[in-house]
Amino acid sequence: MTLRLQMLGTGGAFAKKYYNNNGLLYTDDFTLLIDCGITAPTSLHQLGVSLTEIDAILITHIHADHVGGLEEFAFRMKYEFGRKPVLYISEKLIAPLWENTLKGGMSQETITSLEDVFEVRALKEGMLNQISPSLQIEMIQTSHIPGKPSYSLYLNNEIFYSADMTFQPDLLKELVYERHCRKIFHEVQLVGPGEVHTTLDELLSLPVDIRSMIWLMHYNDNMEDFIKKAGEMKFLRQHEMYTL
Ligand SMILES: O=c1ccn([C@@H]2O[C@@H]3COP(=O)(O)O[C@H]3[C@H]2O)c(=O)[nH]1
Ligand SMILES: [Zn+2]
Ligand SMILES: [Zn+2]
Repeated sequence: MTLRLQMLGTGGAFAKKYYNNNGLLYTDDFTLLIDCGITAPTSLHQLGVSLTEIDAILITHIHADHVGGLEEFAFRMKYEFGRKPVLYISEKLIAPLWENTLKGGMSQETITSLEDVFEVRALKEGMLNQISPSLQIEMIQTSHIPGKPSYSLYLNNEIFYSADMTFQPDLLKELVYERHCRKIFHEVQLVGPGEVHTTLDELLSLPVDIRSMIWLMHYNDNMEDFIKKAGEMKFLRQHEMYTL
């Protein structure tokens, strides 16, 4: 089964040109929105994709560039379409997403929990979660903000989607050399120390066979200045459709 990926945005948290790093993952019969940041509703509007065409949303972690569009998504589904969106989320993030992010804006007499506005499906870590007949996702907890759970995705046992993470070269090597990974979508911080992200310099330290399967995402607005430096690694482009 061929997967396709179309990013609603490819920018870092504060990028303005390329929007938040959120993507539509398509199989022949299923559309999954990976993360739903502040700019996701605008980007979907620009692409002419209706909220009702999205079969489910999956959240990697709780930062506004990944969850900031959920309130609009859920309210519009409820009041415009009378439906609850399906929400795939690690069991560890269910309570924080409601208590710390959505409750303030969404709670009212008829809405008192995440389950009132989403069809919540808890994802377990380190095992295959069947999302649709031809899409399996393993949630891999990776390092991002100390003490704050954040997940990368392993799609159909062959494609790695980092979401936000610090550099974990051993994980990347294990996936490629032991787990048949053939494509990597990796976040990148183009300048400065990584701290909570992975720098371009760190990715450049990987062996060339791994670098040549990397597509860079979650970058700053000055991305064009780094195309040459990135070498074999390619930059993923907002709104383009990629066959994986
Ligand atoms: O300890 C911290 C926590 C956060 N931040 C910034 O806030 C942003 C939140 O979204 P993000 O994870 O895409 O990127 C993060 C960084 O830009 C940081 O630099 N250090
Ligand atoms: Zn982010
Ligand atoms: Zn983040």
